Amino acid sequence: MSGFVESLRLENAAGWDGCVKHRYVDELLAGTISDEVMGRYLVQDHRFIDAFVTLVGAAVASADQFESRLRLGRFLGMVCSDENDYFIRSFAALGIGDERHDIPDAAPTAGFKALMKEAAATRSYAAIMAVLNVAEGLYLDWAQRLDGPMPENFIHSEWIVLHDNPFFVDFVTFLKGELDRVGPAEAEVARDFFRRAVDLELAFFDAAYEGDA
Ligand SMILES: Cc1ncc(C[n+]2csc(CCO)c2C)c(N)n1
Repeated sequence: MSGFVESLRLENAAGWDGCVKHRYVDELLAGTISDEVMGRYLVQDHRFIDAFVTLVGAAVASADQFESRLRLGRFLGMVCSDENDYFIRSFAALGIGDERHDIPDAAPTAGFKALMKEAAATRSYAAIMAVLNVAEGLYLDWAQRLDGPMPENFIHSEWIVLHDNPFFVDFVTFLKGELDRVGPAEAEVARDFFRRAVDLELAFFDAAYEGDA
């Protein structure tokens, strides 16, 4: 397949594959990831989701057509309901209480929050689509690597299913189409945000294994 998004993916193949084949993904799909690593990851990722919701809100505001706004709005509803619920249930199951609010942002979390804020502030639909294509496309790619049995622990299985289900597959296809449509007119801006997002995704997975994150 050729196209703008495909070219960005190829330019960032090393970082993209580094995420999809990351130790975090291997251990999650195998159901062997430790509670400590998964808990550390989820505490940071819940912060990411907060900024992410802001970014999707900016996408709703900057989209150039009603049909796109509707798709983004439906997706935003899912993240704010089902996905947020998953975090709350997982924190309870892992015994992670309110003390999680005292844990500082790891460097990649802070970096991602800044990148998403910056993309939202550009009010450029192309810049926002570049970040969303990485954040969503990359998660679909790793989730689709599952070829063994689904892990039994709901914290693992639901996290996989959230990123590989028909609604999500369809949404990632939509995001690709949007960036292929609006990206070429703002190619350098889109390329820059895409590359920085891939680098941060890799650092985000790495941070889950750094004890003092
Ligand atoms: C660092 C980081 N990057 C990307 C995602 C992926 N993601 C964020 S919200 C959402 C919507 C559907 O689950 C998806 C796929 C993540 N969780 N954490």
